[in-house]
Amino acid sequence: MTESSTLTPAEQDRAFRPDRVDGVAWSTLVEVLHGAGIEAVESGTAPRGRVTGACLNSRVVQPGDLYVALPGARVHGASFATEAVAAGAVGVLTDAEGAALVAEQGLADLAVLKTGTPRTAAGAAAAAVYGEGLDAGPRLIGVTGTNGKTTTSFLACSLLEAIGRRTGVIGTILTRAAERTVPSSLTTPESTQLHALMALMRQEDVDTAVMEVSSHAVSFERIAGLRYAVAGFTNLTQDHLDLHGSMEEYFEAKLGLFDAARTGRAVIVLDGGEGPEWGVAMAERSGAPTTTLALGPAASVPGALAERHPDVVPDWELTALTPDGLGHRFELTEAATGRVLKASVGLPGRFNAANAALAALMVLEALGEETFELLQDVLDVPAGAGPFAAAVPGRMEVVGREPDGVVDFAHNPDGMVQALESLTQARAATGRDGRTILVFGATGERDTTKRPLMGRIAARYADVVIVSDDDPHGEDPAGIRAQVLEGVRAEAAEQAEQGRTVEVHESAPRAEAIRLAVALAADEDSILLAGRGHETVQDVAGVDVELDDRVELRAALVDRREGRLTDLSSTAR
Ligand SMILES: CC(=O)N[C@H]1[C@@H](OP(=O)(O)OP(=O)(O)OC[C@H]2O[C@@H](n3ccc(=O)[nH]c3=O)[C@H](O)[C@@H]2O)O[C@H](CO)[C@@H](O)[C@@H]1O[C@H](C)C(=O)N[C@@H](C)C(=O)N[C@H](CCC(=O)O)C(=O)O
Ligand SMILES: Nc1ncnc2c1ncn2[C@@H]1O[C@H](COP(=O)(O)OP(=O)(O)OP(=O)(O)O)[C@@H](O)[C@H]1O
Repeated sequence: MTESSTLTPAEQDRAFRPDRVDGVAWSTLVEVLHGAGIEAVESGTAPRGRVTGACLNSRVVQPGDLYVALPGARVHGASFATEAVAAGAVGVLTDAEGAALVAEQGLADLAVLKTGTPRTAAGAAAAAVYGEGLDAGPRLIGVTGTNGKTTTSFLACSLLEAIGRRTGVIGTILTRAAERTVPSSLTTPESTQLHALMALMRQEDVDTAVMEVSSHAVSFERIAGLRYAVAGFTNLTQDHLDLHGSMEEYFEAKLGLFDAARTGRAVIVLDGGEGPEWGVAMAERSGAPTTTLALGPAASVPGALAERHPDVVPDWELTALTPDGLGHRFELTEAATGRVLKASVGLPGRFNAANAALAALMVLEALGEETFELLQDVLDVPAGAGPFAAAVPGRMEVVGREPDGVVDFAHNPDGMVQALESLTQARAATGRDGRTILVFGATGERDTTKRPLMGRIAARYADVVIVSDDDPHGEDPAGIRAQVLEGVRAEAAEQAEQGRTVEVHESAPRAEAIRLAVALAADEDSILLAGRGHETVQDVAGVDVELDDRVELRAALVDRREGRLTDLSSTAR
């Protein structure tokens, strides 16, 4: 899920590219592919001009482009060769089926490169068109894992900037080359766009870039032709099984990032997610030199690593995890040397200490030992200060205090548990006896089995549950709420039997639900708005409705302070 961009796909693709591309001659492109061991058979007439761009969507072709025509789930890209040529494509890179489709369109003169590995070839070709080869820079740090990619990459970027680096970032929320920002459309863009971005980063003098690497990106070879200085792994929990089929295949896809040919080093969290199984396996199977990190108290199953894998000795351990404000202080201790990196993170949730620890180690590994003291200097500060105090848009983003108001992207059962528990922990740490007030809803036209499940979690971990809307898409919002409420009410009834009262409301539209949450809150309470994070547009029956949880919450908190929030319970049903 990404913030909707106002740019058309063509404008977006253009925005990824540098201002000027020298490009390559067709013959050089062919040589580069052969040099990379990619078999590519030429046909047609080589274009006279240079190839000055590359893309794999006919709708975004710019004059001078190589059009990479890939087979898809619905259609073969080569079916659009005529459109691509009309838009200015000077040649096509495709597979055998694609070459036949091009021929069928009567484009006999068109320069075609036919290969059995078009996705690998696309990366190598785009690298040649946009750049000066694999090691041209910027230095790349990649982050993969089911949860925490966006947060970890933002924290790593913030740390890099604190030590004077000029950074770039590629991910779900935004894509940035120093000061130039482009809204994201995918977590990891297509390979042709990534190589254009590398050139844009070089143009903007970025020395280190951090990017999120989704499992889709590895499976579809979007990262072909890129080389990482360091690749990091957060955790693996159930997700995306529609693409990967099983957890094992999902794991294998992520493992692809930790190949020695792809990354110089790996930093792997051993006990993130639901236990140490996947992290330990990732470290064992990683082909690159690997640094391991054990979360200990910040793991969602603390102690499980030592219990289940007593033979595994982590290189670094996260220790001394102590609450500080809404965030935490922690230490990273290196087993081999005993040296310690003290740090603090402002984002609530123990899992954010894990994200911060991974970010710190990735930066250390990417920049080298000589940066250790520098990192020590900038990280050893209270949780409200320093590079890890940085807010990550819509990720446990603290919008107000007393009552604490937090906006989070948690949109699956595990994410809800983590986010809700972290607020209870933060109150306990400061000796406050408040309640957790939750506003959430389920997305329409997506996994319906999640709805009652998330409802149950809501009533188990929150004291006041306000069921509202997320993105209903084409579904009836009231129907979605009813399914969520089924779980909430069933769990609330069970909780009541155990003597715990859960207050349940239904309120829509969401902005109204947010005002209700704030109206119900006492100073010592915490409010969590879950599910939408950084998103600013709600899709209701195909209509884009402006809605930013952070803006609504901030406004409601101001109104509360200034006595403008009257009793809103009448708006709730
Ligand atoms: C489900 C999925 O991943 N689909 C990917 C797949 O598309 P597809 O096989 O359906 O493509 P298709 O529609 O059959 O078209 C085949 C080819 O023809 C081209 N085409 C098609 C129509 C046209 O008019 N002109 C044209 O050139 C297409 O660009 C494509 O290359 O192959 C395409 C490239 O070859 C990908 O761009 C596309 O990702 C789409 C955009 C997508 O939304 N993917 C999501 C699920 C994704 O990648 N998400 C992850 C994050 C996941 C997470 O962590 O939450 C991400 O990294 O963003
Ligand atoms: N290390 C972690 N372990 C478990 N849950 C996490 C972790 N980090 C973040 N989360 C939860 O997952 C949500 C998404 O976090 P984040 O955006 O950083 O992850 P992501 O991998 O980029 O996910 P997505 O691809 O869905 O954007 C957060 O809002 C939070 O609730």
